[in-house]
This record gives sequence, structure tokens and C-alpha cells, in this order.
Amino acid sequence: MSLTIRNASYGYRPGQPLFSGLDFALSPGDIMAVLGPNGSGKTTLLNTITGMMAWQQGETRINDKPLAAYGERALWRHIGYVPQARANAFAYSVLDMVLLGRAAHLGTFSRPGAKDRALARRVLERLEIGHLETAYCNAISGGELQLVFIARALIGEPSILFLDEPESHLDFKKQLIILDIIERLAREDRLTCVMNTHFPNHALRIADSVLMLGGDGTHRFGPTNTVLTEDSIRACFGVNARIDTIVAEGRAMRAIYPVSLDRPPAPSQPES
Ligand SMILES: Nc1ncnc2c1ncn2[C@@H]1O[C@H](COP(=O)(O)OP(=O)(O)OP(=O)(O)O)[C@@H](O)[C@H]1O
Repeated sequence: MSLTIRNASYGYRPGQPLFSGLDFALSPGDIMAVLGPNGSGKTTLLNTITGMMAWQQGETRINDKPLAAYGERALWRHIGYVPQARANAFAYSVLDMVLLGRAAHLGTFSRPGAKDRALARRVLERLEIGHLETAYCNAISGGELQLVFIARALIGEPSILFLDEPESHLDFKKQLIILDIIERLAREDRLTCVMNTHFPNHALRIADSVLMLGGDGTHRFGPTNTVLTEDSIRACFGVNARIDTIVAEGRAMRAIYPVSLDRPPAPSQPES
């Protein structure tokens, strides 16, 4: 499904927008990465795009219809949301937690059936956490919980997937598993993905476009290679970085290397 944001603004404090005049459109199968310093508004952005919090100005449209035109249940049949995994006290088994992701597909008083459980097990296997099925969510690691949340979103078979730092707690291999799954869902199943990330390299690897939040109300949006540059990294994060290309396994890959902090030059010492 397509996702369009029109002239949208939000801020918690009067006169201090986290972002304003946001305009972008994603087609089915597009991956957009959202980058920005801590506190620049990435989670807030996902909450406002999905209608969990109301825009102060502007609107979200899905398949060119405003969010309000979808009932809440219909909306959550189309979209999936993967929150950040935080320490939690969910006394659910992993399988039950994943099955919650089927809720929008079930009748009000229906319970998940054998087909839903089979689907949940397939998703858990795909994420290589099938062995955790009976574990409790308050007794697994942060990375494992993150994968459970991803499974919960995927079992809803969404057309648009929002992910809030899905790879932050994952080891090197699992980061790649998640990036590969997101890429395959987008390329093969035409899932539209919006992914908050603290890893510019992950954006370079899979994102078609990047939205960079400056943390001061400004933003940049455009094709990944246009927006993610050494200059924009310095301006946004205060980090001097180099972007280089390597060829591995026949694939050219661009990667960002942080070099140094972009500190203002030290004032010159008065001559004695
Ligand atoms: N409910 C709230 N009321 C007031 N201010 C809030 C609220 N939630 C978040 N903020 C503030 O808004 C700003 C943006 O927060 P947000 O969580 O969206 O940033 P983020 O880019 O996702 O951060 P991080 O990268 O650290 O996860 C922060 O300064 C935060 O303190």
C-alpha cells in the first residue's frame, strides 16, 4: 500500500516543533529509514504517522485515503508496528505474545485457532527463535524480545510495516537476518517499510529513501544516496565520517566510517 504524509508537523512544546512541513510519499515495496540523534523525534514520528498520536498539522494517507477513513480495526489489519524492546513484565508465553498480532484478523470474541498457531510457529522459525515458543516474555533477553515483537507484527500480514529500531538489541548475525527479512518483504511481497534506526550503514544497505531528523525542527528527505552524505552526517550528528564503497560477493556496498567528532577548532592561544 502507498503511504503519504502531507505538510505534517508535531512538537510537544509550543513553538518547538520536532518536525514541521513533512512531506513524503512511499510506494508499495519502498523502504524508508528514519535517522536522527537521540531525542530528535523518531518514535514520535511513528506514533503520529500511525495515528496513535494526532498530527498538530497535516495528515497521513494510506492508498490515498486519510487514516480516519479506515476504522481502527481495518487500519491495524493493514499496518504492523514493531516497538522498541524494553525491559518488561509481560507474563505471556512467546507463542501467545506473537498470536496477539492476529487480533485484528479475528472476530471480537474469537480466539486464535490451529491455523493461527501454525502461522505463528512458521514466523518464529523464520526468525530462528522457534525454540523460544514456550518461554515467557519476561524471561528472555532484550534481543530475543525484539525478535518476538517483529514476529508479532509479521503474523498480522501487514501491507505497511513500522519498525522502531528493530536491530538495536541484536547481535551481528541477527541484525543481518532482520535486514534481509525486511528487504525480502519489501522486494518480494511489496511491503512498505518505515524503519527507525541508529545505524546509518543499515540505511545504506536496504533503504530506498532516508528521512533525517535534525533534532532542531529541520529535516532532510530523499533517495538514500542523496540524503546520507558525509556533509549531512556532520550536520546532523556532529560526526566527521567517510563513506566508501567495497565490493564483496559481487555486490557493491557503501559503508559509513565514523572518523572523529566534529568539534569547533580550539581558540588560538594569545602569544606570551
Ligand atoms: N510524552 C512526551 N511529552 C513530552 N515530551 C516528550 C514525550 N515523549 C517524548 N518527548 C520528548 O520528545 C523528544 C523526542 O522523543 P522521541 O522518543 O520521539 O525521540 P527519538 O528520536 O525516538 O529518541 P531515541 O533515538 O533516543 O529513541 C525528546 O526530547 C523527548 O524527551
